[in-house]
Amino acid sequence: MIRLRGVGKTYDDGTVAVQDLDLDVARGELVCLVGPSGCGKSTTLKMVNRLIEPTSGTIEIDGEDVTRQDPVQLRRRIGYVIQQVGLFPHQKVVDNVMTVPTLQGVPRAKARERARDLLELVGLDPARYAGRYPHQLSGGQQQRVGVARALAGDPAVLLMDEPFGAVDPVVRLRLQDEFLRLQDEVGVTVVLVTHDIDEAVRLGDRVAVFAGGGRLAQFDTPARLLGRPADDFVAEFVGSTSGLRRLTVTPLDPVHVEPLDGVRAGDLGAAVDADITLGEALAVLLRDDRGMVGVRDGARFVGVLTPNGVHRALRAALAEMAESDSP
Ligand SMILES: Nc1ncnc2c1ncn2[C@@H]1O[C@H](COP(=O)(O)OP(=O)(O)OP(=O)(O)O)[C@@H](O)[C@H]1O
Repeated sequence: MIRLRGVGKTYDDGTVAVQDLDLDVARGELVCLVGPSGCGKSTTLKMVNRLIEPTSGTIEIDGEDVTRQDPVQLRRRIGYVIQQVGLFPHQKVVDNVMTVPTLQGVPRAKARERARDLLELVGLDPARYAGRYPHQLSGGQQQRVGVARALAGDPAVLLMDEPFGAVDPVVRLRLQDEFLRLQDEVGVTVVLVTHDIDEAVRLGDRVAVFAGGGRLAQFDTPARLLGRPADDFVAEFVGSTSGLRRLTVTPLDPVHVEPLDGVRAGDLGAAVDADITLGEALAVLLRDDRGMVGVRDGARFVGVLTPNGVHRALRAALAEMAESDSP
């Protein structure tokens, strides 16, 4: 869906923000760009919708070279969400969301209807919020309106620059979850910039780790990034807690579920679904504090998971990864 080849950006003052970047994003994929401050993430994103022109290389969307397209038309086909949200302060929420469809010539009544549907989709009751002005919303609600507005033009591609950066950690987690569900439902292709490696591995189908000067250090699935960092820079960037992060991307393997033999119903406490990640299972284990949780397959208990089971499962996942890597 998006293809960058040999893309570079040197600013007028000689700053090399991005160099020789190749990157492919598949249709419907969510790719996170992550890296330390100033490594060229935002510059890369803005080259895709031509807010910044590359100094070398080519960028294609759906097989078309973006530099051959009218930038204004291009930007109407690409949703763009930024941290500061950028809602029009003197327009009601519904009018903010209607901006692009109206520019595209969609009749107002239809655009309004669509805007209300989108507000619903991002979890804002239109009856309550459509008529408000942006300053009458919380930061998280404004962010949701920003997402609704970006989706209003039915974009094939959604670019997001630190979209959840301005809200507190609890709201951020909720917005991330909601966004994952939404993206699944809408199926839009997303490129999301973040400096937060936890956010990147949580959201990304694949994660591009940038080093300084827009050099792509590794482009991989979260599991491989955490399990097999390509070099010292990536290893350090994903950090000493990468084992813990690994938990959040490793599914529970039934092999590590222990049989119910000898377990009394009263010992079970909370239950988790068999298709959960180890991270989620561990969170329930810690919260419940009984040393084991029941594992359910539908309505049926299939066994129990203990902290030891989680540990074994994590070690097995790492070993499996190492094995699949050897020639
Ligand atoms: N207009 C500009 N003129 C000159 N240099 C610039 C310009 N815009 C950005 N840069 C430089 O280009 C480099 C990459 O900037 P960019 O904003 O792409 O980084 P980033 O990875 O998004 O950083 P952050 O996480 O801090 O937002 C930085 O060194 C920055 O100072």
